[in-house]
Order: sequence, then C-alpha cells, then structure tokens
Amino acid sequence: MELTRELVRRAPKVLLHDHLDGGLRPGTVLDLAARAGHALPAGTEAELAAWFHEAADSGSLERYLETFQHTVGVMQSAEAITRVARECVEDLAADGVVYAEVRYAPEQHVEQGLSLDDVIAAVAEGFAQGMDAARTPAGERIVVRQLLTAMRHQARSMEIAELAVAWRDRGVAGFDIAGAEAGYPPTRHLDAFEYLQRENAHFTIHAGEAFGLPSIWQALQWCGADRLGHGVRIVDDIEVADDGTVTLGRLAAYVRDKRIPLELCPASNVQTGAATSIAEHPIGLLTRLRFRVTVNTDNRLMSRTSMTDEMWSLVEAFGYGLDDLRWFTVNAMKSAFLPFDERIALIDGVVKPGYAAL
Ligand SMILES: O=c1[nH]cnc2c1ncn2[C@@H]1O[C@H](CO)[C@@H](O)[C@H]1O
Ligand SMILES: [Zn+2]
Repeated sequence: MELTRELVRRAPKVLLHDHLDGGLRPGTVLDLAARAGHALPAGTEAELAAWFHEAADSGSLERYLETFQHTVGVMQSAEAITRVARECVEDLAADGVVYAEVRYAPEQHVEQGLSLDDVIAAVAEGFAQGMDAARTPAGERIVVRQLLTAMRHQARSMEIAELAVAWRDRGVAGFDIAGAEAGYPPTRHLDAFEYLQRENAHFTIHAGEAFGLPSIWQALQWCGADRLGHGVRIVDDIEVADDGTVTLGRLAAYVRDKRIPLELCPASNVQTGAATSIAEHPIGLLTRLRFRVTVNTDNRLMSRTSMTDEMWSLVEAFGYGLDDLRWFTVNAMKSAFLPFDERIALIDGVVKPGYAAL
C-alpha cells in the first residue's frame, strides 16, 4: 500500500516532547492578547503564524526562545491556560496522537497573581476537558499527561520538582528542565534531581540540543535523567568511517546499551541550527543504529509542525514506511512516564491494532 500523508495522520502516534506554550493556535494568541491587552508583532492569524515561524527560524536557540514572550504573555489567567490546554488536546487528537506528555514551566505563568498550584490545576482542567471532548462513540480517545518544566537559568527547580511529586496522581507524569543550554548545565539543579530520585519520580532533561556531549553526560551520569530532551548531539560521539564502519564512543554506547530514549525533534532542530536539514538530520543514523529513537514536535506553533508533519517529513527524506513509523511509536510508548501496565495496554490495545487496521 502506498504511504500517503493522510495515512500517516490516521496512524496512531505518541508524543513525548511538546511544549504547551509552544503549541497555541495563532487565532487563540490573537484572541487572548486582545483580552489581556498584550501587544503582538502581527495583527492577523496568517501574519502571526508566519511571524512565529520566521522569528523562530533563526539558527539560534536563544532567539528561538525569545518568541515565547508572546505565548507565555497571554497565558497568565486560569481561564486562558485552561483554554490553551483544552485546544492542545483537541489539536493532538485530530492529528492522530493517542498519547502525549505535554510540558510547560509553571513559574512562567504567575505574573498576574496565580499560584504555581493554580497554574497546574488550570492545565489539568483543560486537559480533562480536551480528553473528554476527544472521546468518540467508537471508543477513540487520547491520553494526555503533564510534565512540569523548571527553567534552567532560574532557581526554582526544587519547588517545581516538589510540585511534580505532589501532583503525580493527578495528571502530572514527570519533570523537565528547559531554556538556553549554554552556560546553564543541568548540575545547577542537582538537588532537584536527587530529590526526584529519592521520590521514585521520573524526569527528562533538555540536553544535547544547542550544546554537546558534556551536557548529555551530565544529564545522565550526574543528574540521572530517564530520557534526553533532544539528545541529538550524541552523534558527536559516533564515528562513521568512509567505508561505512561505525564506531561508538563510550557515552554513545552507554546511551544505546541502556536504551536511553532520545526525544528527537527534527523540525525544531533545523530552526535552531542543531541540524542543517531534515535529510541530514542525525535521526537517520541513530535509527539505523537502533538507538531508542522517538519523534516529537517540540513547538508546533514556532516550527509550524505537527506529529503528522514530522513523520511525513521523515517518510519523504528517508523513505520510511509504516513499519518504521510503528517502531518510533512503540519506542515512544515504551519510554512514556506512565505506569508499565498502562503503557502495555496502549501498545497492545491501541498502537498495534491501529497500525494493523491501516
Ligand atoms: O527546544 C527547546 N529547548 C530549550 N528550551 C525550550 C525549547 N522549546 C521551548 N523551550 C522553553 O521551555 C519553556 C517551557 O515550555 C518555554 O517557555 C521555552 O522557554
Ligand atoms: Zn523542548
């Protein structure tokens, strides 16, 4: 059967790395900004969508991140946050996503008086509404969990880690740190990671995106990360000789041997300069070498992408077929911060039958 974009959209997909404040609908940004009196750089949906994409398409992570002032800026009330969270679930469900972990930094949403708990509760409410709305009579559904992010240049990681533990039975599956990588090594937040480990909690760390191997090494061997956010620079520890012989350095071998999940985000990497193009993206090599590769969107608004777009761009660049897409999807489901029995239930009850039915 010929693989089409529509078939990829219908295929069950699993998303582990998606930022809530990087996935707003352009129309929602306009609407919320008008209500909050927030000044935007463009006045129509099409112009605003283009602005986010172009401004983020800078070749630098720092400049990419500057665009978030206009999404975070309009997400300062419980009502706005709940709406964004609900629409996020609706958009992912329409895109064929069956399980997603969506992250954001609660500390960025307290400018107008919300407490950190208020912010998390507002997201939980929006996700619950979205999951309810996506339930069809045919039994189709989407499961969405929160990841709480702490900003790596700030000093609130311990507080956020404590909230991730406090909320773990109420829709929060884990913890993350994000923000500019250079100059802010993950070891700055060692107390938070050690606390999470003592609490048997799960966390991922943005590492090896804008900065190389030392950041990946710290995230794994000092901080104990369960997964790597991006982790794409692990290719710097892999040598491919002219005759095709591959040699893994010790860190790359460790990552592959231990099946450390890589949350790869191809479109985002091309925008921040972490990769030169989709066709040259290290995902091709890492997949060939059978690392625990997962495919993700990172920021659907800034990268003008979706899970279908990401998968489809890989089909076009690397000639992947449904078997490969299923492999990425099962990899992601295995790597989710959901209890083991729930992961198995989704793999056997949703992902595999979904692919078989295509
Ligand atoms: O690719 C990325 N690398 C590092 N940080 C990021 C990336 N995308 C988004 N954020 C940061 O994470 C915060 C919480 O969601 C966003 O506000 C943004 O500053
Ligand atoms: Zn990210």
